[in-house]
Amino acid sequence: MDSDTAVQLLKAQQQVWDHSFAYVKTMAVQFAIELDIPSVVQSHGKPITIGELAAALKIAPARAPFLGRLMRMLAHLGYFVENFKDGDDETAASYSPTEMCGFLVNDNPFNTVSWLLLANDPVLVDPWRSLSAWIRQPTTGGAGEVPFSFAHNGKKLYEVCGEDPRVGKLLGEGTGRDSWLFSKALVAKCGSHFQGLKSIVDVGGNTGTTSKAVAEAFPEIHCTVFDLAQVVSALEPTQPNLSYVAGDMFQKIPPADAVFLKVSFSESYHTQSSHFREDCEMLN
Ligand SMILES: C[S@@+](CC[C@H](N)C(=O)[O-])C[C@H]1O[C@@H](n2cnc3c(N)ncnc32)[C@H](O)[C@@H]1O
Repeated sequence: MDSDTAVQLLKAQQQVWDHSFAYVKTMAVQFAIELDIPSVVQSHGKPITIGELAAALKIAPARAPFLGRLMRMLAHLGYFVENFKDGDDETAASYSPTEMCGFLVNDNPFNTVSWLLLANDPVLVDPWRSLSAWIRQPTTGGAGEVPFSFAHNGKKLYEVCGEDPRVGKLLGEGTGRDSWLFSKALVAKCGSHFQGLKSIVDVGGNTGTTSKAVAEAFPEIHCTVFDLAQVVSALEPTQPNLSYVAGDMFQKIPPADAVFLKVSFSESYHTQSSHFREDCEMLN
């Protein structure tokens, strides 16, 4: 093999290794959440050393160097800024939170903790692990039409949520917190879309985080949150121009001047800009 080919192959091999261990990034973030590292770093008020962090997390000093390596990885991923001088011992590094860190702090109304825990939960990972078995099915249609239901005895995501409150809670919290931040941007940036409307129906509106923000910003618009009975039947409206209606969107939706349909996609499905554009879409 000539040297150019060898170098080229080594570069390609590096990509394959990156893909093979892609889960390490996610697991490092999960580790940070489970130990509550983001909250501790954020509330410290100044850069925190590994020794201080280990003490706050009640991790034995003997294990602090391992914590240091994970913190370095989390800094590399963008959750912390690492303050480290060449020649320093690993444990001498200190860490400050970045903007991304705030998304892992439970007290923040827009945190993505539930999403991350759900994304790594067997309930969502199992369908990915059974993709090859799913594609080898000889026929289409039926209970195993999509990988999720194939891996869950024919059940859809929202059926699993109805049966398993833990999964329903993670999904509800995840979408609610995502909507909290989204609704701030929606009201601030897309207000003109709402001009002239007297009513909207928020289809699949979950617990109504987005509709509450719209109802508050536009008191002249009546907002109806429409979702499955298991999600909305126990909810009470918090504003006079807000109501909850239970039903199945594939059967019938309440009439309104405009239908609002917000669906969240991760960047792996769409670019950020198209995410925002599609999220803002109003179906008149
Ligand atoms: C991904 S969540 C999106 C929630 C919210 N629109 C948001 O973006 O934050 C999808 C919502 O659709 C609801 N849903 C699923 N199937 C539905 C159906 N057949 N009819 C009405 N709502 C449904 C779920 O209960 C859930 O609240």
